This record gives sequence, structure tokens and C-alpha cells, in this order.
Amino acid sequence: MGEAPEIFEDDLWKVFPVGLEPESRGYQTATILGEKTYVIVGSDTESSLSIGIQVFDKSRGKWAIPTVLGTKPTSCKGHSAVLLNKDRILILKQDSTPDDCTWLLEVDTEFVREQKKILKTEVVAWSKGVKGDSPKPLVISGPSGVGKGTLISKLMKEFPSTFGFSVSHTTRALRDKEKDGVHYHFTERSAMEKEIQEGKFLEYASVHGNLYGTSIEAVEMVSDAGKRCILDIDVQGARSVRASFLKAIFIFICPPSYEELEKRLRARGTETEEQIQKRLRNARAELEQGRSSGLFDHLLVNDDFEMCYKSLKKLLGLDGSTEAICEPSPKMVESPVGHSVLEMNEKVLIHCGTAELGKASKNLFVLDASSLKGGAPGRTRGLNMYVGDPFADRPNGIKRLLDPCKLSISTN
Ligand SMILES: Nc1nc2c(ncn2[C@@H]2O[C@H](COP(=O)(O)OP(=O)(O)O)[C@@H](O)[C@H]2O)c(=O)[nH]1
Ligand SMILES: Nc1ncnc2c1ncn2[C@@H]1O[C@H](COP(=O)(O)OP(=O)(O)O)[C@@H](O)[C@H]1O
Repeated sequence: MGEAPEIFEDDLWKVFPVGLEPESRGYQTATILGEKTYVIVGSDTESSLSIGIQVFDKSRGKWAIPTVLGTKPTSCKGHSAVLLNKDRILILKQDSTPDDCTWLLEVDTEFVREQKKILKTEVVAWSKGVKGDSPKPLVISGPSGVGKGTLISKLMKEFPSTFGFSVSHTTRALRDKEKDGVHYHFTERSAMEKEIQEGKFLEYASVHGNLYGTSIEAVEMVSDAGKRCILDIDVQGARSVRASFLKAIFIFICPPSYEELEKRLRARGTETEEQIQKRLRNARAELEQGRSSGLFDHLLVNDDFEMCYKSLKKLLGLDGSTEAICEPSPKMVESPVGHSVLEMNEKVLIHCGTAELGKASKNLFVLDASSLKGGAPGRTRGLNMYVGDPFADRPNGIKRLLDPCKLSISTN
């Protein structure tokens, strides 16, 4: 599927890189941006369920295999590709589920340009397209034993469909009552370091002698479910998130006194004396930074637990008794089963590929890409799809189509 420019028909395949000669490729699209042509090759054979990318630089007459960042889509029976905003390629996967059909390959966005400078190679980056926006995540920090976990658990219990927890990775040992994949992803240091190298983490830090980190996927999975993501991370991590692409609300929890903090840590009984001493030493620096750095939007003192919980709910606008954070839950873009696409002024026309004559006009969808948010290394949000006609607001425009074809298109 997708339009391959003429140049590919004969000439380029003669110089196509080893391993991607015509016989071995399943299907491909070619998208031109300036001097570069991005060839996206998919295969739906069982041995190779992946999408590969090659870049042809016309000015140098050379092919390059770029460094590919971000979570990649799995392959499918075919895809359409269209250049969007002159910096990314919109990919619609054929025959895929609604939550997996829309992907973006960034080829010249700010993020990609930055990565090209750092890595000194050709770089492209994937992100998944998601309909609507997501609620701003909450970053909650504070010294060990201050009560972060207790506050977060209570909030999630009272508002289960509003909040979701970002499950961090850590190299520390599992405590009694903790579950792998629920409280943390307990992992080996070497495996975690490898994933950090691969750009899969939003932030990471060495805390009390162990490595902790938030994967991009951990946050995006909560947002995909339409929930506000809560990150329980240390001050170093909060600083990294502040500097990242993620726009969040930063809350610092303080103890009423250092002595009370020590009392709570001991009463919890989950650490050895040596570990308690280490946590208490670190608490001094954390409290200083948390209180004075200007990093946090809100400071809460956890003296009386119920009072502190009430203050937390108040600042989140949850002091009413019902569960209500009035932000729309994002839904994945739903797309037609088979299609061809064409880009016009930030609107993408998607033509449903049924062969039935006379029904063609009913199968026109418009994807509005004029207010995209986010992007690699996370999700691209703000893609909106509707049935209709992009010229509807023009005097001589084609009549707006309101008759959805058999496919369901979700709206906000
Ligand atoms: N930077 C960072 N810190 C984390 C992450 N997950 C947990 N932490 C922090 O690591 C510290 C230790 O956490 P933990 O071992 O669960 O002990 P606790 O805070 O005493 O319950 C706390 O300050 C957490 O906020 C993470 O993904 N990134
Ligand atoms: N306001 C409070 N007053 C007294 N004890 C508290 C209060 N908040 C939390 N705790 C207790 O302090 C201990 C540490 O709390 P926890 O939530 O595990 O801290 P953190 O996640 O910040 O390390 C727990 O045993 C918890 O029950």
C-alpha cells in the first residue's frame, strides 16, 4: 500500500542495501523529504514481524540504515505512509486494532535533530498516535518514610478510575508484601542499564545505593488508559522529569520533623539498620533540595495523615465526594481497515479501500493533525479523526459527509 515515488520503481532497487533486496521485502512505502527518501519496509512473515527503515540521501547518492529510537510498531499486512508537518511520517497500519493503527515516524522533529547531534548518525524515532490529550501526570517526591506510598495508595483506592501508578524499575531487593510488576519491575542492573542506553527511560537515578528509573512505557500505558499517572520518584528523578518532554505537576511531601521521619522508618520495619541510616542521611539533602529548589509546585507536610490526604485532594480539585477530574479520557485513533492516504494542509484524507462503486464517497475520513502534542520518545497525542470533507468550510466545497461507513469512528 502507499505511494512509492517513481524513482523507486527501477533505479533504487538496484542499489538497495543487502538483506532488503526486492525478493526479501514484504511491502514498502517511500516518502520524500528534501534530499532524503525514507523507505519503510514491512514483512508479515512469521520469521520477521518487524518494520525496517532505510534512508536514501540523494545528494550523496547513498543509503543509510538509521538509528531507530522509540517503541516500534509490529508489522502487519501493509501500511500507508504520508508526510506530515514536514518533519514526520504518518503510518496507518492495515488490518490492525484501533489502538495500534496510527504511528508516527519522526524524521526531522526537534527531538530527532537533537538526537542526531548527540549520536552523530542518521536518526529516526517512532511514536504511537493517540486520540485526544492526557491528564498531566503527578510527580510525588519526598524522603524515604515520609508517607508517599501510603498517600498514593489511599488516593488510588478512592479514585481507581482517575489515577494509575507508574511502575518503576529498580535493582533493589523485593520486600515482603511487594509484587514484581505491581510495586516495581525488579530487575538486574545490567538489563536495566541496557534499556537506559536504548533510550527507553524517561529518567533514572541512583537512590540509596540502588538504581531506580521510570520507563517511558510505564507512564504512557497509564495515560493510554485515560488515567492521570502518578510517579513516586526521588528529587533527582523529579529534576530529570522537569527537564524532559513530560509536562507534570510536582508535589513534595515533608515530614513534620526529622525525628518523626526516623520513627516512621523504624516502625515500618522494612529496612536493616544500615539501610535506615543511609536513608536518614540522604533525607537531609532531599529535604533541603525539596524545600528550596523551586522545583516543586506544591509542598505538603505529612503530620496528621488525614489532614495531609485532605490537602492533597484539595490541590488536585478532588475535595468533593465524587470521583471527578474533568478531563477527557484519550482514546486511540480508530482507522479504516484498508486505506490510502493523502496530506493537505495538516489534514490527512483517508480513503477507505472498498472496491464497491458508488460507495466511495462514504469512505472518506479526515484526520486532523493540526494540533499534535508530544511525540517521540512518548506518544503523539491530539490526532482527531472524523468522517467528512476537509473543504466543508469552503463556499464551493463538497457537501460534508456525515454518514459513517460501517467502521466505527470514536469521537470525544
Ligand atoms: N528517580 C527515581 N526514583 C525512584 C523511582 N522509583 C522510586 N524512586 C524513589 O526511590 C526512593 C526509594 O524507594 P523505595 O525503595 O521504594 O523506598 P521507600 O521510599 O522508603 O519506600 C524513594 O525516594 C522513591 O521515591 C524511579 O523510578 N526513579
Ligand atoms: N502521617 C503519618 N503519621 C504517622 N505515620 C505515617 C504517616 N504517614 C505514613 N505513615 C507511616 O510511615 C511509614 C512510611 O510510610 P510510607 O508510605 O511507606 O513512606 P514512603 O513511601 O515515603 O517511604 C509507614 O509505616 C506508614 O504507615
